[in-house]
Amino acid sequence: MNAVQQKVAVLGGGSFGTVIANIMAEKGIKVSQWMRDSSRAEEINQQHMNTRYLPDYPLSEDLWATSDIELALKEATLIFVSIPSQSFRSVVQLAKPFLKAGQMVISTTKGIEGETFSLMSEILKDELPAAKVGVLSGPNLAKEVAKHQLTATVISSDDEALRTDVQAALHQSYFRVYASSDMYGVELGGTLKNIYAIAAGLSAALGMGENTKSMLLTRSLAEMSRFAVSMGANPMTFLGLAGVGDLIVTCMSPLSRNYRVGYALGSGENLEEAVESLGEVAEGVNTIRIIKAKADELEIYMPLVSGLYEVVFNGAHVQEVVKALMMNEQSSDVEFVLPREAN
Ligand SMILES: NC(=O)c1ccc[n+]([C@@H]2O[C@H](COP(=O)([O-])OP(=O)(O)OC[C@H]3O[C@@H](n4cnc5c(N)ncnc54)[C@H](O)[C@@H]3O)[C@@H](O)[C@H]2O)c1
Ligand SMILES: O=P(O)(O)OC[C@H](O)CO
Repeated sequence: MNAVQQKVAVLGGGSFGTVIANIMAEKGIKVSQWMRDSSRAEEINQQHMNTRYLPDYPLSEDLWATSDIELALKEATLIFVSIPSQSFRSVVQLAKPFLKAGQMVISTTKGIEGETFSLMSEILKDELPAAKVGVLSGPNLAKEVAKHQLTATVISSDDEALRTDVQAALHQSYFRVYASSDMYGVELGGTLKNIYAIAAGLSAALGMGENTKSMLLTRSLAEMSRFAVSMGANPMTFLGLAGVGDLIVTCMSPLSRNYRVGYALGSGENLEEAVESLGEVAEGVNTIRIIKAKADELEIYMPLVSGLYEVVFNGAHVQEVVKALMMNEQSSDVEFVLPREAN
């Protein structure tokens, strides 16, 4: 089907759901965006604005929003789910009665379900066994996309038709969509980088230098790819937009909510205050806890996650944790070249 003939539904009324829906509405695709708040849907339909999440950005007059999920999903062939990980499964369950076999369902969510250690693609496969599943992830700060800053993302799926349909639906003069078949790696890249963005925000607030930032970013990449490879991902994925690309943007931009939580912690706020003052979802906070538990269980070496966990949840002093990290045993730079055990 030609991209403009598609009917697309986006589930989620937050910043990312809105920009994704808006990209497609701007190019003439019929899009319905579902959100639970009917007054916000009305605001999008009447004022063409989402003032709660994207206050400064006018939206396409062709973007249509509704709080009726059945209506939103009617005749949709492509469905994007842009709901924080903690509510992702419940929203998919709400949508389930209105979905048909063979529909393409794509997660844009960068988090893990704690109780089951499921990534969002796994929840989709679990809840919708007859759907074709994909994951959209990359360096995509919603506010920059809304501003039409030149941006690239990754669509990952085993299903080639899904990849090409999503590329066709989202491609714009300011938005490029690259393809991948390593769904697990792409999804883990987007999820894990949130942890290191908190560490980067914290180190920025403490005035750490450029050498330090570079070390932190590169060792974060080493740690996240080590974890992902242990879970079955392809290490090469971490060289792409969904790996190092997303790590860079999230660790360097104050537009990142995870970075902002880290910055607030480094400025003396406690976790509760930092999350409260943000007022939006910062997936990394829960992800630290979930990954720490999994790394302990599988004995995966993750010193940055362990150190950050101590600072964020156990009130450890950052300087003490940093000192311990620096005094750790010497190690290999790129362990896919020189294995850590061989050093
Ligand atoms: N904002 C970005 O720059 C960006 C970019 C790429 C990916 N993401 C990812 O997209 C996901 C969503 O993020 P966001 O930025 O849109 O979040 P957000 O905080 O801006 O909005 C979350 C939305 O989800 C809705 N929601 C929460 N629980 C719900 C429930 N039970 N039922 C119905 N709606 C519910 C909220 O009402 C809100 O509209 C996150 O996993 C995030 O990591 C965000
Ligand atoms: O605002 P954050 O920290 O959730 O990051 C947003 C996107 O994931 C950046 O790609």
